Amino acid sequence: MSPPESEWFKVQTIPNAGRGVLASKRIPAGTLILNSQPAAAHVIFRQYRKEVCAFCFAYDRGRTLAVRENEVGKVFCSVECQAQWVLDQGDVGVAAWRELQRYVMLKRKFVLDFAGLAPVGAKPGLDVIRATWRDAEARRRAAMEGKGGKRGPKANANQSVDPDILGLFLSGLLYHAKYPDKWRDEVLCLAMDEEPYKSLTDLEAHSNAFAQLASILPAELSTSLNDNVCQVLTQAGSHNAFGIRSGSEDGEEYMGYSLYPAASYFNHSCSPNIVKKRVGREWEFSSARDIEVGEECCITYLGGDEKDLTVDERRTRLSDVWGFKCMCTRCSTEASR
Ligand SMILES: C[S@@+](CC[C@H](N)C(=O)[O-])C[C@H]1O[C@@H](n2cnc3c(N)ncnc32)[C@H](O)[C@@H]1O
Repeated sequence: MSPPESEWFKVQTIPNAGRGVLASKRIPAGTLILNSQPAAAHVIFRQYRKEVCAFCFAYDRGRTLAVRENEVGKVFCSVECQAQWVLDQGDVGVAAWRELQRYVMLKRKFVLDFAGLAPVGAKPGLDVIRATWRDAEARRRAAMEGKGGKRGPKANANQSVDPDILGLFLSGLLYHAKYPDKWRDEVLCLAMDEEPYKSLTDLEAHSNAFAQLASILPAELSTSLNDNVCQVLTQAGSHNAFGIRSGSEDGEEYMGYSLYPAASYFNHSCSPNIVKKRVGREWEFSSARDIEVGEECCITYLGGDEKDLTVDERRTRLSDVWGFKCMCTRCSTEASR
């Protein structure tokens, strides 16, 4: 397993913050030090499905985009993006998105907007998480082997359907099937949150989505689907997701999120020295000022709000959203005053 390599930095253990990115030589201001490459998995939330280009994530102030592919439930900003998307997904991928879209349409009265719901009940612990996924995997195996389980839209009848989780899982599964080496060397290398579910409902939504996907995927893909792939996507997403927003940095609309393994080693700082910029479906990371050898290269996870917040406010927000206590130099200095 391998973190990204670069002429500008190396990934190393940082006290109190896991691994981080350290400058291996002096980085002049304005230097591009990393391009994220395309995401290993992503989701455009269902409410934005007609407004965000499925290939380059372009958004035109809420307008429905011109090129629509209803069979797969996607829109594109141009025929070029549509063609690129088809190429990128391959025949199996396009067939899988078609099945998924058909399933969501058939089950539309069971579609719930979980994103808009407040978490219900306590955050599930490891034992409950393991038991729930074990059960979902057993149901999948039974269905595959024809032992009482069903395949197709009649399987998992009356279960709620969450198209956002289904979409995230399918995009990650396609990446897993297409790039097994990158999955092993990059995705499995990420920091994982072993308890990523906000509530029991959230856990069930994820395990149900896995079972539903397993019941509808084309045979070429369903054989490589297992609960581990979906669990990894959720565990890694919790610690490493990048928001897909309408602006290039942190605009107003939160339209989805994605997982970029190579870009997931930047820790947060409340006085960041790296700026990130979304360029289409990739991110670029550049030095905001001169950075000396051995200095940690950090982005902000607070989208610029860190400038106006107190140390307590910053730490509370990072703890609520990301689940960690900020140990950056600015917070450590201000907290010790
Ligand atoms: C995107 S990952 C960054 C890379 C991560 N440190 C690793 O080892 O893979 C985000 C996680 O890093 C840790 N982290 C990032 N910034 C931090 C900070 N300022 N203080 C403490 N922990 C931090 C938190 O555990 C957070 O959930």
